[in-house]
Amino acid sequence: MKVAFKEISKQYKGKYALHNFSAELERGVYGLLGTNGAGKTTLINILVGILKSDKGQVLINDIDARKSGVQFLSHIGYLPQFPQFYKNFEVMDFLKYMCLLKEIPLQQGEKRAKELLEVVNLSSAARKKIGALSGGMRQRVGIAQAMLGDPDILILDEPTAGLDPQERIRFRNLITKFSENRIVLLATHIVSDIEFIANQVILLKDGQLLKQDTPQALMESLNGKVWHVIATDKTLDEKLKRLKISNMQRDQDNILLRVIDDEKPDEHAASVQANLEDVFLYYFGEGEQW
Ligand SMILES: Nc1ncnc2c1ncn2[C@@H]1O[C@H](COP(=O)(O)OP(=O)(O)OP(=O)(O)O)[C@@H](O)[C@H]1O
Repeated sequence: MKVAFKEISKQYKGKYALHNFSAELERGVYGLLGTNGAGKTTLINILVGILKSDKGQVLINDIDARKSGVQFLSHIGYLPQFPQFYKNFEVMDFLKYMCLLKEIPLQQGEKRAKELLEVVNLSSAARKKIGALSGGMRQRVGIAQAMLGDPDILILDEPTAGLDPQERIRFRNLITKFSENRIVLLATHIVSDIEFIANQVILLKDGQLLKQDTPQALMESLNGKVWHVIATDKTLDEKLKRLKISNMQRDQDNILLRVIDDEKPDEHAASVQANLEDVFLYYFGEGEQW
């Protein structure tokens, strides 16, 4: 499977939501990372055919997705950012209904639905009404329905919204397993959702592709730009005004600052290894106000 975005642009009222965006996806987990309003949902909506781009093409296995009609949708599983459910549906009935829409033979679909409820830890809720579930449980129903039919391309828009830490971990493991021989595109502004599972990270800023690379390479590109600086209560204000800070930790008398800077920010600053949060702050942070 291969998905290629070719110079996609989309404007709303004269303002670009996406501007000449190009990227290629082959198998693996792709983290689409950007701040609020970066254009992630717009890109996904164009990919799944909900939205038309003003310019550019989406190619799936080198075929224009729009020209291949609804047929290409059989390859796609999709969890929207704000999934809507019929609240009176029981969970299992909803999944069976989704099997019908996806043209999955019912017997096979029901078996898979049961397995998926198990993996998203919702077996005991199979006969509960969706309206009676918590937000995180509903989100997991959404994840299960997206995986029904074992699509070649799984697209998840902010999938961990409302999940507690344990369920986030379960979700990450599930995606890693599922991604074998498939494409998973996961849009988020939460770095930890993708830090450990993405094979590639796509950084999207103001509708434009900033970078596409492995998490490792992105972190290495920040070598010599992440520092530990020690502040005291007296010197803290001055440092907070002057420096781009990704973390602060108090340690008895001192405060350890994690600083992003192209130059050594302080005489005693020590260079440290970057993590993906540092990468995010380096490219997206406008200088925090404290
Ligand atoms: N229907 C619309 N009408 C007008 N402007 C829109 C519309 N949809 C999106 N936009 C604008 O397009 C830009 C990109 O929005 P988009 O929802 O794609 O961003 P996002 O990266 O998904 O953000 P978030 O993380 O907040 O969901 C934003 O400036 C947004 O205000």
